Amino acid sequence: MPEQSGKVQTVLGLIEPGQLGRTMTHEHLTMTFECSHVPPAPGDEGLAAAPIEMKHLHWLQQNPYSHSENLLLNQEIEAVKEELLCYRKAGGGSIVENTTTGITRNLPVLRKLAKETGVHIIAGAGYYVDVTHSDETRKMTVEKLTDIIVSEVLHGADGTDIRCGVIGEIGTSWPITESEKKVLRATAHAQTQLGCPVIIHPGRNKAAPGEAIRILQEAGGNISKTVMSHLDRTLFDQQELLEFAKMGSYLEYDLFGTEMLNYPFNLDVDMPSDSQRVQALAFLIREGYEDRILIAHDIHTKHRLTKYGGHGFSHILKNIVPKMLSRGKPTD
Ligand SMILES: CC(=O)NCCS(=O)(=O)O
Repeated sequence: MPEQSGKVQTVLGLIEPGQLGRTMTHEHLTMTFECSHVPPAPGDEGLAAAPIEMKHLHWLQQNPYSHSENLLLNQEIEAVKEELLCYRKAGGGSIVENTTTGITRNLPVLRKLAKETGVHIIAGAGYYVDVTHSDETRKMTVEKLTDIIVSEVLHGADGTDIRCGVIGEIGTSWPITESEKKVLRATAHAQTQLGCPVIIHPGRNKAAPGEAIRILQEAGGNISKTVMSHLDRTLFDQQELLEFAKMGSYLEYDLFGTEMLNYPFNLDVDMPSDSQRVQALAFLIREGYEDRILIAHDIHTKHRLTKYGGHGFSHILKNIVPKMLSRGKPTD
């Protein structure tokens, strides 16, 4: 891809890497997450159907996936625009928008937000997890899927001329389904043609990140230009984390701001606090992985926007970076 080579492809066109500024590598600005709805606990049906109000915020923070309206981030374009303006004021430059086919990618909205806020937005090509694959997607060959992903980057996606700049987030479940394996192989083939970065959403099991990387590797993917997302809810044991890090992908802690006692998608998971995330990063830095770490908030529901009492897109810049600086270098 000679035109794009060495550049960053945003929804408004190509920029130099030096223009990116501080970048959140895993966010959503508009999407729907109905595919992950969790039925409310008996007795909570009223809360789950009630409008979002201050008095319900704690319940919502603990049960974000049980409130149907909370899963419709696509209804909050104005609030997201305000947030992006604050993000710029806080020193933010760019956002990688990870919404792929299956969770309502909206490229015209991303282009509008980029124009109106000055934040560089990089859109994601490809497909989310199996439950969102259409019958048509399931029937496609790896070659057809590859062509579509390549076209989303080279020509534009969803019937528009707006081009994606990365592949992902590519969704995988646990165990990885046959349809997801095809998409992973197509992702690797598209990456070989394009040379662009890939972002993977792993299933909620400690074996999931390694298995996804193995499939990409076998299909010829460039692991050094691949991001493994959501490690903060997936890999907890330090030795297992180091084993995974050795495979060579970027290591992404992208759920900053999420504090939840019972993680409904895997009740065995103890979702870490932000302090624990910072400690995990300090560990990786001590082990020599400073250049392989990426961080973000992965905002994908309404309640995490400041409009609804959430932490917003500036939480890392305003709160996490000062916390890290107060801890000093891990070797100090
Ligand atoms: C949009 C998305 O996939 N976010 C990740 C949610 S999860 O609970 O960490 O899988």
